[in-house]
Amino acid sequence: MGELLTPRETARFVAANSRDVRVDGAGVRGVAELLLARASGPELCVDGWKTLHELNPRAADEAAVNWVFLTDTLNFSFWADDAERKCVVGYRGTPYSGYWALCAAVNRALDEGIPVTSASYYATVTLEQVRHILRSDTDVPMPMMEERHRILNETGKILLEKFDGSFLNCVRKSEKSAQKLMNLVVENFPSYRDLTQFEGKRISFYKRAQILVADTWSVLEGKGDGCFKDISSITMFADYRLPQVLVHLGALKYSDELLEKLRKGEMLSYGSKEEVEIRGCSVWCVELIRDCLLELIGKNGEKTSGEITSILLDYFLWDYARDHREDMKEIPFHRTRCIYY
Ligand SMILES: Nc1nc2c(c(CN[C@H]3C=C[C@H](O)[C@@H]3O)cn2[C@@H]2O[C@H](COP(=O)(O)O)[C@@H](O)[C@H]2O)c(=O)[nH]1
Repeated sequence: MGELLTPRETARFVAANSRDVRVDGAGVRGVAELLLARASGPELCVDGWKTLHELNPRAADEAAVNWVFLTDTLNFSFWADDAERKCVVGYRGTPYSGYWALCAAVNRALDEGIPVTSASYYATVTLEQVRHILRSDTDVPMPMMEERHRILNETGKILLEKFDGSFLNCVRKSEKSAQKLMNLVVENFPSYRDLTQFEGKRISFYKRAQILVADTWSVLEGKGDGCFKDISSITMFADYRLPQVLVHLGALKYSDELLEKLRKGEMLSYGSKEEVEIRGCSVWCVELIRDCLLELIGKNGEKTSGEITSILLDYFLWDYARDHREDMKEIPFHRTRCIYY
């Protein structure tokens, strides 16, 4: 079966061998032009992670790093079986759904004096306690509650055994290499092992490991322990929102058969050919958008607030998807129930 492809190599290989999904060159250029107008704005710079998102920690200390580790350990599968009935968490007067419902629930627990971001707590937290911490204001619970409980216990125990209970110790072992940190995470924490096979090759997406590296870089503001020299090697994170927005923006195209399946709400299993093609082509699409944007910036002599990376393009497109939920409702997102994204 050969060596395991990195996420970037995976994306290139899947895009070159995909049947039901393809990257559209004209659409890629259109998205790059959309982003060019914002190249020097707050969205395309590391500060945006805090200034644009009120639930993210303001601090850049060890507690903030452990907040990131806890949320990214649970950062998966928020989509509701019935879109009309979903989990909602109200926090400080604002209702949150999806990924933000998780962040709101974590902050609510901390306000209630529950040390939910401490490994010594979640290593032995019970299922009932997790249900309470992640409780919804509606009668629809956050999906995969049992899996979240199992993963919390597993991850907390490993963090205590191998990193003295703090993810900052794992970060420091990476010696400021994003790739080394990503690999440390997947080697030590089983729930982060987002890898499968495609056309005879062993491929990796590592979506939660990559977003964990990115969010660690962001919460540390790209400084000190978070000053990763190779941060630009991290790709876009292959979730279920980015493909939807890339199709909406015309940079990604689905075959009629696949679109029909998704419209009917058919589930795609993790690691299936169609699901891998959607994830792999999306990652490759953002790599090409970044290349095109950098070319446009070079030509226009546009000012930027820092290096334009796939991480920043991903954050922008993810936020864009949240802000344009209504405009995107004709474009189905793919439904895969798993713990990896
Ligand atoms: N590609 C990518 N996927 C991301 C994120 C985020 C949030 N992260 C940062 C962004 C802003 C904050 O600063 C966070 O730090 C969550 N997700 C994924 O989306 C899905 C949830 O979607 P919805 O059901 O609509 O909430 C689920 O698979 C979740 O894993 C991201 O940024 N990029």
